[in-house]
Amino acid sequence: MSAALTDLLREWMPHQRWFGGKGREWADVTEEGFLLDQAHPVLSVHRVRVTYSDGASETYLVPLSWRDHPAEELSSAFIGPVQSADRETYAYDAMRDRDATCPWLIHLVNASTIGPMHFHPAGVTYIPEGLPGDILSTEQSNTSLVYGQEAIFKLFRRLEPGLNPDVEIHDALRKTENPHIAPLLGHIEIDDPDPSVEPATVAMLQTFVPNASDGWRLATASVRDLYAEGDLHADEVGGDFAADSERLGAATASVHADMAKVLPTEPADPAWFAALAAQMAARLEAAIGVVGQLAEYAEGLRAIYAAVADSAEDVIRQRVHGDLHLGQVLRTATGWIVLDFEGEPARPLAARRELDSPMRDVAGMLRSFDYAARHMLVEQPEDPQRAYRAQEWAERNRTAFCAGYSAASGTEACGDSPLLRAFEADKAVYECVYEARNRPHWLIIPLQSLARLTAVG
Ligand SMILES: Nc1ncnc2c1ncn2[C@@H]1O[C@H](COP(=O)(O)OP(=O)(O)O)[C@@H](O)[C@H]1O
Ligand SMILES: O=P(O)(O)O[C@H]1O[C@H](CO)[C@@H](O[C@H]2O[C@H](CO)[C@@H](O)[C@H](O)[C@H]2O)[C@H](O)[C@H]1O
Repeated sequence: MSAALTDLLREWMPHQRWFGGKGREWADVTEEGFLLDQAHPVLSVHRVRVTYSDGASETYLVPLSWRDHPAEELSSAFIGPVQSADRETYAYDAMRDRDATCPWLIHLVNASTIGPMHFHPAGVTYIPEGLPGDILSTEQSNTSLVYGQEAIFKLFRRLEPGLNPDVEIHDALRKTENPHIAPLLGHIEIDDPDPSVEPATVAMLQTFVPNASDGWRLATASVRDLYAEGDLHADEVGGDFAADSERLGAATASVHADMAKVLPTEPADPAWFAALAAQMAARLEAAIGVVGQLAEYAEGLRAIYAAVADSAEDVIRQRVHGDLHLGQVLRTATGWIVLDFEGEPARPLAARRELDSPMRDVAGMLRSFDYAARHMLVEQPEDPQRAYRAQEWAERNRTAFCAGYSAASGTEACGDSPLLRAFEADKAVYECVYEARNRPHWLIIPLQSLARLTAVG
């Protein structure tokens, strides 16, 4: 079966949204399958190792469901026929096959071990094991299934050794009962074929937050209201977002405080500041290789980073979110929920688990206010009035977020800090690379921010 299956995967995987090796030439592919369920339909999980022609390799997790006859209602999930010793069977993308979604939860409830896969329920939690799961349409580098309005199952497609920070942080936060996170219900790991290598995290199950809107949608609705009334200020039009930004600042501070209680912390020393400045400078050099326009701001950016190397700020390092933005927070009827503690997807897992300043997350959210304010200007011709309004909206919400964060944390969160400025600049450099690769028409947003950041004294 395998030879034919690997041929099929070679055809199918490059077209999947979650596949990170698009455009790279495959030199080799191997797969190893494990049976998760034997009936209605058969469900198997495959560890697929792709080696590229440059010698690099990546390992992906591919769940497949199997039918004896083609299922017309599943045409969008169809992968192809596979010839086994005595017959032909039909392979489907199991994440899009509703009938194949129950075994994940059943195995979590039973704390099963299947081959190298270990299912870990999170303590005494309710797992809605009888419900089928529906794929979330916003599938990106991971694939999520929503079970009723009760639980959300996130499959981490690319396997990396080590506990995924999203699981690690949610697990640690369980004992804090923090109201601003969605509780962890369980997770799945897979042993590496090499016993000296740490297991990889396959998936996590989390409480689903019903009837919520994400922060990006709410913030951009507010900006739209403002643009519709070009001569009114942000506090004079409907849909002002500042009160929510303030609450979001307070929620972020509350999550940070609890992370510092249950996970390691350490005072920052001069060596840390120097290493951070060096990392930021190195990221800039690499980014210039991808986005040539960054060279124009390089001198100003190097000066911003140099100020960090000499910083004597009082910083307690701790675990942080790592990629906080408006798309990662949900507004419920009662407040904000922070999601997805995986960190920046482009960074290696070990780097994403390092202790850091919580100001990295504050900077991430400030960058997001900037994005929300300006993304609609990208489509518009030169419009000084709206550009002025955008600046006003970003500043108003930045001030409100910082006020909420400062009040809840008892610190002066967004004073004149070289560190915060450097985090904002570094995030904007990361965004330039992200936009160049994913949404080139939005590259102008972080580039213009860098022009402003480097223009200040
Ligand atoms: N616990 C949850 N409750 C409700 N919706 C959720 C939950 N977790 C994630 N989502 C929805 O799924 C989207 C993607 O989730 P996220 O954890 O950010 O995955 P990814 O790592 O693929 O970006 C979120 O933007 C949100 O809309
Ligand atoms: O949510 P992900 O972990 O996939 O984060 C990645 O994609 C984000 C885009 O969805 C990207 O965020 C950037 O665009 C946002 C608007 O779409 C904006 O609010 C953020 O401030 C901006 O950084 C994120 O950087 C990337 O890691």
